[in-house]
Amino acid sequence: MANDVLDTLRKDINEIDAELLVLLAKRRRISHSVVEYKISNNKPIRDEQRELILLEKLIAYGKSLGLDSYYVNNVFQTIIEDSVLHQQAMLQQSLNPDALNETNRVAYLGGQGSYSQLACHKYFSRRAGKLVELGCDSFSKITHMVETGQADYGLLPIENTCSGSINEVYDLLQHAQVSIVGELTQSVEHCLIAQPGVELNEITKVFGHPQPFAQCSQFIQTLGEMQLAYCDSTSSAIQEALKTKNSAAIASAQAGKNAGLEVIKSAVANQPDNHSRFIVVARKAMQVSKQIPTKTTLIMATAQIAGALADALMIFKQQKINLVKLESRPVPGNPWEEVFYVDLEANLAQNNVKRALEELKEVTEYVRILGCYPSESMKAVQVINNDSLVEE
Ligand SMILES: C=C(O[C@@H]1C=C(C(=O)O)C=C[C@H]1O)C(=O)O
Repeated sequence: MANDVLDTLRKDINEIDAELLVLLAKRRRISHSVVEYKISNNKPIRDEQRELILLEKLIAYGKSLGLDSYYVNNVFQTIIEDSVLHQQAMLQQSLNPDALNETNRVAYLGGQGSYSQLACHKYFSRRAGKLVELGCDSFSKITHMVETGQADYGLLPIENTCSGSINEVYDLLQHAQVSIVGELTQSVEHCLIAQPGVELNEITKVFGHPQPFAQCSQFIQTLGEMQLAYCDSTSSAIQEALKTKNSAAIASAQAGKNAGLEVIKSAVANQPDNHSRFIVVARKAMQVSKQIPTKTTLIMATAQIAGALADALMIFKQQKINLVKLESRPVPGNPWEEVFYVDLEANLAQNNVKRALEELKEVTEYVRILGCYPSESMKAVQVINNDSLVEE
């Protein structure tokens, strides 16, 4: 194919992509108007029935145009997720006008290229206010910045699909004077990156944060005698890899590219589907609309007697509250004593949740609400079992 033919075809693709963007922006504007209607009419933000009908229709129409169902389904699940999360953010901002800042000063781990920075951009891109980034070198610095008013928000990774709960963050939440006001999930695609042209066999030292090392433990084992150097963030690991040719870092491909590094090996995490869940903390708690799927996180200590934890958990069952995560951590200074962190699908404004908390006080030694916040772990509606998704 002559070059000019390829150029013409690519020009056509560029034009179509630009048109798609114009339409996506138009769809988002309409979705913003829908939220205004939902606010005035007290309707839930998410309408799964409408999503299902929409997806089924689109899949059928896509088929008639020669597009396969999985493709249409994936594209529109992404579009709908964006629409719902934007609506949630708008509703939350209208409900908490005090929290509307001209600037959002956000403390997070690392700097340029850290996964926390990606998560920070993702979360605040949906919110009004100019983002002011405050990169920190430790998790405790992040909560300290929020507690002392040097930052409006802090962003902390709390769990990862490969390495599990991030204990350091859980422990910090025991005493930090902050409230959880949001959450988000960020995909984490670890790569081994180094200076351009360097081959894997030339690398003698790999830099990384302990979390990525844990999430890539199987790949690290294949490196044999390789020297591992722990850094306080992925951004510092990148800085180290920039210093010498024989060094590499575990980071995202994009972060490496921004720093002028190249990917030696991609997809080095233990599981291909690697995601981290982050929490957003602020000094003051926020109100969450009942129109939004909500989570409440609390910390509790039960007596050291048989059945004490079971009694506490039974309350959630009786009040029909879904428990989505239970984590236990030791109490510093009190050997063999544990505190429990509980994530509930619950809003503090609901009467059954208020009742559960009252009853919980009776059967536990200590309870504290860490936060009530909009859930952003959005479960996609399942058209997958529908016949329309099965290709004939
Ligand atoms: C836009 C709406 O809000 C949400 C987003 C949808 C979408 O983007 O298509 C569909 C249903 C709702 O979950 C709506 O209710 O129509």
